[in-house]
Amino acid sequence: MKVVPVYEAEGMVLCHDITEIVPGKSKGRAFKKGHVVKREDVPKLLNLGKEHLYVWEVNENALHENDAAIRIAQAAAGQGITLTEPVEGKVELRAKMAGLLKINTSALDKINDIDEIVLATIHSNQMVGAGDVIAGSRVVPLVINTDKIRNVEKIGEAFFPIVEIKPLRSLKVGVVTTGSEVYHGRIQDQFGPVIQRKITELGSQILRQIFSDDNVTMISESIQTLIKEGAEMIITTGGMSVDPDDVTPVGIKEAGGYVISYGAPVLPGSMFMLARIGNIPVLGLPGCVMYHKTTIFDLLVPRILAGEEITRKDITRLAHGGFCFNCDLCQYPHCTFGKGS
Ligand SMILES: Nc1nc2c(c(=O)[nH]1)N[C@H]1C(S)=C(S)[C@@H](COP(=O)(O)OP(=O)(O)OC[C@H]3O[C@@H](n4cnc5c(N)ncnc54)[C@H](O)[C@@H]3O)O[C@H]1N2
Ligand code: MOO
Repeated sequence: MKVVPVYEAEGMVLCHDITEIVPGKSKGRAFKKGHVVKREDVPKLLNLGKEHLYVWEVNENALHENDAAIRIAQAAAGQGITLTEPVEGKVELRAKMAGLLKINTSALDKINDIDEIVLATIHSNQMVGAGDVIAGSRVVPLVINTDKIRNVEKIGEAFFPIVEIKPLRSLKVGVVTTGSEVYHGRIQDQFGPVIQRKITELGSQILRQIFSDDNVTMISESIQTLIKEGAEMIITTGGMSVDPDDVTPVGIKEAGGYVISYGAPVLPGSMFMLARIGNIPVLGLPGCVMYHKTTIFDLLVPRILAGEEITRKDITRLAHGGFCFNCDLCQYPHCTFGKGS
């Protein structure tokens, strides 16, 4: 901080608010702390009796908070992100399009380990819509040492992108609905409509739904038929738990499924199976996915559609935050479900 004559203050940053009082009329802030003095401000400052000002000098070693916030946001933002103008030192990162939000959390951690740097985000691995605010950047002081911002930029380059929106692929999804009660028409299928709605909402399409008895060969042949017909993802419904008639996991294996995980530390969704036949993901969905509003389906299917190769570790990491509150009015994704990994 230093004192400068007002005539020499252009481009410098005010250290404090400057108040204007018009007797009997008004009292208020004429210039705000942090304001960058412009040439046209000089007459007004003189009228307020300010021939000298306390300023921070912005030079190559010191950056104003607004410029610093912009540079942090630019260093972090990858595809699908747009930046707002800085307001009171804060820049917001917004989604330009709908898609899956990905945050490199270890790089985010490194950025925030730099003293006086703030880059705060919402949780990774959730769907966001166009215009959603997903992160904000700022620095703590009004003027910051430029080296700190350069260090942020180095981390940004090394781990780019820190924050991005991944578009979802549109896949043809084949559905095998198992269960003798549905196959023999004793009850009406209620799983198909749930899958239809959720898959359509994510921008993919149902190729065909085949109904199968609780029979390993019939399940396996139904999966293979759908693959021959061009299915790019297979979903089986029901028959995933412990009854003697729950043979869907065996049917998936019989069809050539390489099992990545049977079981997931997610409730609802613990009896989930993820397998692969060649490049085709095969998802064994337990009955809870039909019943509960939000389940493992909502945590993993967007990631699969975004092209991620989900590993067993990705699934076991869901444990922390994998227990749903089961609220009367579901607020997902605005809750803790799926937010631990
Ligand atoms: N003793 C245990 N019981 C249960 C366990 C367990 O580990 N031990 N796991 C529970 C979990 S978790 C789930 S989820 C459920 C359901 O698992 P399944 O995938 O095996 O579901 P199903 O047995 O096939 O069906 C359960 C229920 O849902 C009805 N259903 C199934 N498909 C349809 C459909 N397409 N349309 C309409 N209704 C359908 C079915 O008729 C049954 O009523 O198991 C827990 N139990
Ligand atoms: O697979 Mo059940 O999945 O947890 O309610």
